[in-house]
Amino acid sequence: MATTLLTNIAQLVTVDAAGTVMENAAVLIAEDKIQWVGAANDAPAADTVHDLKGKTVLPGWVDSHSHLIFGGDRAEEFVARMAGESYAAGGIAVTTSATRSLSDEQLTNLVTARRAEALSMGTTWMETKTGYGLELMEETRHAQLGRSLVDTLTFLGAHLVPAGIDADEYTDLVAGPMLDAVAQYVDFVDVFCERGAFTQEQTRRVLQAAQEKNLATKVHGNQLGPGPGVKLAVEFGSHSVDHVNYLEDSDIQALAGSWGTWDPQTRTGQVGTVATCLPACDLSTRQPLAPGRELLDAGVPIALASNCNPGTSYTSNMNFCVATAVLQMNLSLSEAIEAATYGGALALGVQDLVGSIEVGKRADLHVLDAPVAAHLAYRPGMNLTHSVYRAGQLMN
Ligand SMILES: N=CN[C@@H](CCC(=O)O)C(=O)O
Ligand SMILES: [Zn+2]
Repeated sequence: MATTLLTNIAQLVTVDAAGTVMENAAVLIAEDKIQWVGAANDAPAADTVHDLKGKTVLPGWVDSHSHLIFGGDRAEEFVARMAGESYAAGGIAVTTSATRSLSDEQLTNLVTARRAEALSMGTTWMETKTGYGLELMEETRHAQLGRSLVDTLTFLGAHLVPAGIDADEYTDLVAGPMLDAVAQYVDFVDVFCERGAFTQEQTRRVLQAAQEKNLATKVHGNQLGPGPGVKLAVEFGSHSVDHVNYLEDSDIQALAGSWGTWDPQTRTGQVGTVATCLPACDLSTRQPLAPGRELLDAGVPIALASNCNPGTSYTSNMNFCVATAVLQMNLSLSEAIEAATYGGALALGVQDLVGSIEVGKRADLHVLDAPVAAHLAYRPGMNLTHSVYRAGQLMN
């Protein structure tokens, strides 16, 4: 078995359950897995040695929320927003028309380039969603094409009710024939439960249909105002509810309750619903930042994700999301790193495979050109990513 040793790591942030941070550390990779973690002085021999000369190593980012399958951009809408317009779900239709006009090859090339861009900035596991097709053939095309381009794929036929169709009729299409057509390609089913998108009852119908097919679920909820999204996600045992900008105490309690038997010290027990915060989106839509601090204080595991999409968050830079969470959401650096790695993995149900640097996990490693991880927030906006290993392979 081919082995590679990464050594002379000034700071190794493992994101294991104990939050172990080591100085002068080394990591041994065997094929695609982590085989050994410890002090550089005790490191075993390896076929290849990479001397990191005092850099920092973190787990690769797990970006658990993005919408990469799109054509065109919405710079004009963004500029209007910066001049005072508010964000509304209707903008999704602009992207839907731009996307429908692209060939399979054009769309594949765009998604591939976006995935590569994220990888170059440390994202080793990435989720993306359909949701700019909004009719049966087009949603199916996006699901087919997206399947091999990302790590986790989510069906978001319930993103917007297209013009000219009755909302209930469209919901039936999503929960019926559309879901039947995409089910074989996707890992999750998601619904945008919001004013201007899908109501509580319509959301429930789609989640119910997903559950009947044994598909895991997610909800876009409480983004533009208080609403039923969080409680529905908890009720249906969704892996995550995403955005969570407008929460009432009862929403936070419902989320905390879903983690009642989970022990964060050992990471055992039943997983509940992760609250996924999307700080780049909150800045770009001028919404209040999601209350990540309050959620953590209430015992709710959170994820940080990019929400890369052309409407509300045209960035896949997780370093930026982590820096914003520290600077603006009052998370500590280690809380923010955990949310962007292990938290994202929990939100996608892949926490046994990725999200921390532990023996047996996939060797997904993010090397920072910095002596300590604190530089992520201390030097915001700087290009700190030195190199990225995905499944044991050096990617750049
Ligand atoms: N909120 C709903 N969906 C996307 C935005 C989609 C768009 O505006 O194109 C989001 O997660 O922010
Ligand atoms: Zn989204």
